[in-house]
Amino acid sequence: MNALSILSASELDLALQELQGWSIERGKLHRQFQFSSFVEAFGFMTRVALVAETIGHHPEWCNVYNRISVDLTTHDAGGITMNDIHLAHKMNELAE
Ligand SMILES: C[C@H](O)[C@H](O)[C@H]1CNC2=NC(N)=NC(=O)C2=N1
Repeated sequence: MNALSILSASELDLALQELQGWSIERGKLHRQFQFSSFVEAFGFMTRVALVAETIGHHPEWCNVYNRISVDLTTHDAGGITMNDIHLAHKMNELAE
């Protein structure tokens, strides 16, 4: 499985089992995060941005006050790939 090949339904199911809080919504890997304040939420986004930049993979996300809604997909491949799974795991680590 290449990092940029779209995951099959069964590969996606398997990956989701290990990925706390994430689901598939409208064909994208989706999770909502909630923090104790806007500053906590924005700090998280800043840490994720540095990781995203180093791996060349950027989230679609929206922040309102202390909440962040994230959708991950690989535009270059036209679907969900291991790059999305990888970034989702990183985001879970950074949200702890
Ligand atoms: C050239 C550049 O690395 C690519 O366009 C990267 C940038 N960030 C990206 N981010 C996401 N989420 N999907 C991509 O396919 C993607 N491609």
